[in-house]
Amino acid sequence: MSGRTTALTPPEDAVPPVRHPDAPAPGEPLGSHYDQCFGCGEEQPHGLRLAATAGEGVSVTATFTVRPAHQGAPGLAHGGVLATALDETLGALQWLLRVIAVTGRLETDFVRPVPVGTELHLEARVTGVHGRKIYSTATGRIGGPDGPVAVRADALFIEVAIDHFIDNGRPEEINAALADPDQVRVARAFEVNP
Ligand SMILES: CCCCCCCC/C=C\CCCCCCCC(=O)SCCNC(=O)CCNC(=O)[C@H](O)C(C)(C)COP(=O)(O)OP(=O)(O)OC[C@H]1O[C@@H](n2cnc3c(N)ncnc32)[C@H](O)[C@@H]1OP(=O)(O)O
Repeated sequence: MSGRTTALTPPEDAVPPVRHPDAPAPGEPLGSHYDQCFGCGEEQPHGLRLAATAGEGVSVTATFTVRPAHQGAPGLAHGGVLATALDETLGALQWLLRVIAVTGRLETDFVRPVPVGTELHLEARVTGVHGRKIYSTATGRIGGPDGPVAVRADALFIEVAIDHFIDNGRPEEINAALADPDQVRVARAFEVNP
């Protein structure tokens, strides 16, 4: 046994998240962290093309329109696709903390079915930080920011160094990303010295 807790609420000695002084201003579009990302990449033909915007504090908003390719049941979004949209929105919080992190744990509540054609309005915020562990929560609402909640998630992201991607990714994509000046800029912007 690892002794690892599966709780997704920050422990008592967690600290409140701190918005990085160079974080994008509230209302600023965050853009994609990688053009081939299934969640947000503009060059990914199969992806969700989720577009996120910086919010106040350590929060983001995002929208995602459910297309026919995202169905599970006839006319309804697949649950895994909705979990991806939540995961990607939660991942975008890294722009505000200016750290690189990956999802360690993601717990999703599916509250309402989400029909094809729906514009899903997502909101995510960091609830606490404990060492490398970043606790966060997100909701997805149907039709608008005040629409009915369709999905919810709580997550634990774990801060990693850029080597996490270089050591574990396929050389083809890593080399292509390194050759893309935009991607290198993103990686440098995030660079951490653990
Ligand atoms: C050169 C090219 C340029 C590229 C530029 C790229 C820029 C990229 C920018 C931004 C990327 C954003 C991407 C967003 C996309 C959406 C987010 C995703 O879908 S990410 C993909 C899915 N997730 C994974 O693939 C993780 C796979 N898992 C792992 O790699 C490891 O398990 C990892 C890193 C998560 C942890 O491994 P450890 O060895 O580093 O650390 P340990 O010691 O195991 O954990 C640290 C602490 O966290 C807790 N922890 C870890 N996993 C946990 C879990 N599942 N549940 C509860 N606690 C957990 C542990 O108990 C420990 O806690 P205690 O410090 O002891 O208190």
